[in-house]
Amino acid sequence: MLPEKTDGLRVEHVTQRFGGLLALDDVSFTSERNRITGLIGPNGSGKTTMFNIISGFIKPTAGHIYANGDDITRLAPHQMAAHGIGRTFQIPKPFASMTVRQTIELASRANPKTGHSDPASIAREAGLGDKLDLYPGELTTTDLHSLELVKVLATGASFVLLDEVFAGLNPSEIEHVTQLIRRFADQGTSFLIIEHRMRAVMALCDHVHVLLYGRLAKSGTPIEVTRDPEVIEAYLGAEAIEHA
Ligand SMILES: Nc1ncnc2c1ncn2[C@@H]1O[C@H](COP(=O)(O)OP(=O)(O)OP(=O)(O)O)[C@@H](O)[C@H]1O
Repeated sequence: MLPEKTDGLRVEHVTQRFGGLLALDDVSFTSERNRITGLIGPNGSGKTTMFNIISGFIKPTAGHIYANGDDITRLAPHQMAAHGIGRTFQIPKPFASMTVRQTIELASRANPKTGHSDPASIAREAGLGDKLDLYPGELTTTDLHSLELVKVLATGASFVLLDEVFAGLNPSEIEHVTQLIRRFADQGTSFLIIEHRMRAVMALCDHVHVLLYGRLAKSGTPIEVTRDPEVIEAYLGAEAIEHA
């Protein structure tokens, strides 16, 4: 049966085997448009595998991915952009020999159909307005993370997968990137984020899906999932909740 045509991203009965290992086991969830959705779980629970499937790097053993109702499961990564899907990686990958301006202009040309017509304006919104002519080596850690986000948005992506954007950031840098994501979400960009820091998940996400051992264990608001006994037992631990 075909799923209902829904706005946003829909993961339907996705299973991924790597040889004898069941990395994802019949996982279904939705990530609605104009929302910030979290995908959390312990190491090895299948989060990165799910991101690789959604962004076309891996074809799942079974199941489907739908973007705004279109089946995108078998598309190659470069075809995902036409469906508005963009992705960041855990470690920012700036082009060392290109300025901020050159980087975002290149990203905006990656997909002529969707590319942002005024990429410098996104850079200005992200606080990089006075850094357009700087090279990555001249940027702060926060700027590099902001640039990573701007690069994806310049392609015209309306649905952005963020892979641990807060890794290695201090609290004030986390606050800056959080506000940036919020601002772009308020303007209509949807986000699906993998994040280990529960404090950031609580502050940022409207809705959260929890993977445990490749299985979808719980979906709900951040408060709901952090109160779930199975999630506490297998992932968070009582102490983590007290300090979240
Ligand atoms: N290409 C691969 N070949 C074989 N096994 C893999 C491959 N990719 C992932 N796995 C295995 O699949 C399981 C899920 O891994 P995955 O990286 O998706 O988890 P994760 O939740 O993202 O973990 P982390 O938080 O540590 O990044 C792990 O047991 C991992 O070793």
